[in-house]
Amino acid sequence: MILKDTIVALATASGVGAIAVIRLSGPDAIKIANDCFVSIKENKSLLEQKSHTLHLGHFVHQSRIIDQVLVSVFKNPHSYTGEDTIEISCHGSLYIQQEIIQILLQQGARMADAGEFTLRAFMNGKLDLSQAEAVADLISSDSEASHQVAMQQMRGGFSNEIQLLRDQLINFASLIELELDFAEEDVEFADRTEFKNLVARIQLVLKRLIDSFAVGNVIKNGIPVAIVGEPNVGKSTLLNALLNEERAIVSDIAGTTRDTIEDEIIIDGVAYRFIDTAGIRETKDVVESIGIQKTFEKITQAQVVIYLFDLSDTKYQIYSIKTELASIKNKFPLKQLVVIGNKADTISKEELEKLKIEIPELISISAKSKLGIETLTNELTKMVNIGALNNSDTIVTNSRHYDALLKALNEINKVDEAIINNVSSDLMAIDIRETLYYFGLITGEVTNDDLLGNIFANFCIGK
Ligand SMILES: Nc1nc2c(c(=O)[nH]1)N(C=O)[C@@H](CNc1ccc(C(=O)N[C@@H](CCC(=O)O)C(=O)O)cc1)CN2
Ligand SMILES: Nc1nc2c(ncn2[C@@H]2O[C@H](COP(=O)(O)OP(=O)(O)OP(=O)(O)O)[C@@H](O)[C@H]2O)c(=O)[nH]1
Ligand SMILES: [K+]
Ligand SMILES: [Mg+2]
Repeated sequence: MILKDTIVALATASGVGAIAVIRLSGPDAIKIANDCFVSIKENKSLLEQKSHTLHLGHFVHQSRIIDQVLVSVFKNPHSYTGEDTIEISCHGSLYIQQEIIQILLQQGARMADAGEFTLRAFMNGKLDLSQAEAVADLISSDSEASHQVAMQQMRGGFSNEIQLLRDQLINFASLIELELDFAEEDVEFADRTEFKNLVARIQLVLKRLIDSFAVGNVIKNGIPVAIVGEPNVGKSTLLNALLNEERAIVSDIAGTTRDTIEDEIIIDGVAYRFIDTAGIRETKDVVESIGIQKTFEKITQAQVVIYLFDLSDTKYQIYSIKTELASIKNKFPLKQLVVIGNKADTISKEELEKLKIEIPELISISAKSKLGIETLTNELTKMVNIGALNNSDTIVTNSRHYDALLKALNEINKVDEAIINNVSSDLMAIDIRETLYYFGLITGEVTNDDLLGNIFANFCIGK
């Protein structure tokens, strides 16, 4: 890939703000900026400035002053992209931002593609692929946990772990490949015991990383929690209470919620996605029954199911609640289930105590008066216990990495078998190379334009 052109983009959020930052990167960045820059101090050329310096002046085009600006100079290779980079901090008017970008385009820059600054940083060896991907995760992180995992990955925790294994394995691969050159002499350059230990270590690390994806997924995407139960038990009221806003329509008409409603909140640093569903009952209403169908789909996708019933419902019997709970557990054995009796404001303490003997896991709340909500959220925190996230823990959050790790494990397992069965070096070498290939996919040592295109297309413009 040739990186000869100079790219430009707005680095800050599009819209009006106090200050906006426009970034230029590429061989002509400094010259292009200098052509539009008139320093406050006389005769100061940006071309002659040191890297990491800041300059006050006017952005001028054809003797028209567009704005007073601050310009930062970064000289290659000492910049985020590794190229010459200019940042122009202007006033945050939409007009000014657009004018400056238009003028820079006229002066020979080209509009950057999504993620192109980070792509260049990757191409110039400023960060590896998994670190570049973490930049996108960091920008979209919305909870303490997702922030921490992205930060750890961006700082290279994951890459270092993979890189270390890769280097050790390459070492053995070359020894084993050397044996091929001496095939007739039946020599072993690679100590088989040592090699077996390394393979075992790689298997262990890969398994741990693969297992961490379950947690990683939860951290990145939030934990889906479906709120289910019969019509009118107060599911939508509970959703509103959890979100602390009137998100869903509440009414005393059974069958109010037809389509599922979802929203996210952070509890103790972890994101939860609550899903309010249509109440489950027999119905002839076509729209309602589609909603109920959707409820079952949502239960399938959820990690936690909150089963809600109405404590005030005189017709309910402990027996029927227990039957329904048993049926949910039977249908969805892997889901974590929280049993909630709602409308606790309508029954006496004595009645409630009696009920709790029958259903020991019962949590009673009043969604309408927002009582007991914290007991519920505490229960969720206990359930999903993603453990105290350790700063140094590597957690895989990216399905591309997960995929590559699974394939690497599969290959290294073959190497393991080959050692056990005393398979010839040439065959073993093939499996080792395959393992190395999948390691390389993660860090970006092995790559292709399609892969890069896919990854960076998901970035925002200006990153
Ligand atoms: N204004 C601004 N803020 C920003 C960025 C940026 O590009 N511009 N970043 C972009 O995402 C992040 C910071 N990342 C950066 C990473 C490296 C370098 C850099 O200049 N590195 C040089 C020299 C370091 C030094 O000597 O101090 C280098 O790597 O050689 C700059 C920003 C977040 N904040
Ligand atoms: N007394 C009392 N009433 C409640 C409580 N929670 C909800 N309600 C009432 O119960 C009725 C039904 O509430 P919704 O939240 O619409 O119930 P739902 O389960 O979403 O109902 P559908 O969407 O129709 O399945 C409304 O009139 C609410 O005001 C509560 O804690 N106490
Ligand atoms: K209702
Ligand atoms: Mg509802």
